[in-house]
Amino acid sequence: MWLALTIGNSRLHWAWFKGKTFCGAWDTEYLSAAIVEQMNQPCGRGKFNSEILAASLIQELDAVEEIVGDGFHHRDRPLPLYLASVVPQQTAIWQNYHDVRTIALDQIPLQGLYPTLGIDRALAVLGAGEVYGFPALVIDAGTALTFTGADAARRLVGGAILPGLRLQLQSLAQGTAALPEIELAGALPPRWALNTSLAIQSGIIYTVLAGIADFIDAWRQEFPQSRIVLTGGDRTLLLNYLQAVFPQVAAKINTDPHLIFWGILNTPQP
Ligand SMILES: Nc1ncnc2c1ncn2[C@@H]1O[C@H](COP(=O)(O)OP(=O)(O)O)[C@@H](O)[C@H]1O
Ligand SMILES: CC(C)(COP(=O)(O)O)[C@@H](O)C(=O)NCCC(=O)O
Ligand SMILES: [K+]
Repeated sequence: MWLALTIGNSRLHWAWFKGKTFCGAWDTEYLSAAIVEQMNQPCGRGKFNSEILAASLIQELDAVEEIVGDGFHHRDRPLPLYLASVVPQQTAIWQNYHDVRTIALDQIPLQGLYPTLGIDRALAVLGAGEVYGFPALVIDAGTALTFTGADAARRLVGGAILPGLRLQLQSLAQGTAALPEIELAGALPPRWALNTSLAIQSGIIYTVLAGIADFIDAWRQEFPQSRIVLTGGDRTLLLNYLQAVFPQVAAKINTDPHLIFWGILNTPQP
């Protein structure tokens, strides 16, 4: 039994496996160094429940119940934790976990990776290629919105990075005097908005959708048979918008929340 932890710029993404079998996944907020230290102690279900679960740090109780019969331990040994992080401060906290195995770019079986490429992007495009086939284009709608493509020879073709949906909303609110921080409701706004909230929504949604459609179009000109996989916390919201505005584009896209975990499964370690 082992755990995978991927650390994004907004939160933690967890999965647990028995051998090669995926058993479940959940997201949590960042955890403190004190909690990590607590995970090193075999503590028994009661203590774990009261101090960690009851603090609502871990949201998928069903999955976690089975893992934590004896804390984050299995037969007196801490569960191996495969870590992929793009947040150095959080990486540092998790180095104190007793059996942490940090995944680095040189362990990713893809060609042409550049040294500062995010490990999440490398793992996601590896996972997409392994599950759906190469060539593959990953669109990760996370804190940042990223495009990452690899060809049939498993070589990184390249990609692009822009602010994710929430970050675009936050930056407008933080960088202006009059714009409020709003949330996207899920309903498509009118293109020509007549109030501030809808104008922000229109601007962000229609430009992001047009940008995604254009990147997909450009990718498909080079790789007509390529799979395109959408992942990240905003994947469902974005797919719904895409279906409404660019239905032919949306029809070509798969969504999968677990691409990074499929990538971890296909690195040499587990
Ligand atoms: N509980 C949540 N916390 C943070 N972001 C969330 C949450 N639920 C949905 N989201 C959406 O998910 C996006 C972040 O995606 P995610 O893939 O979780 O980020 P990362 O992997 O970069 O930490 C945000 O833009 C936000 O709109
Ligand atoms: C682009 C990212 C910030 C995306 O992070 P996320 O949205 O998953 O939190 C991350 O992959 C990163 O820090 N990349 C390093 C630069 C690069 O990939 O070129
Ligand atoms: K991401």
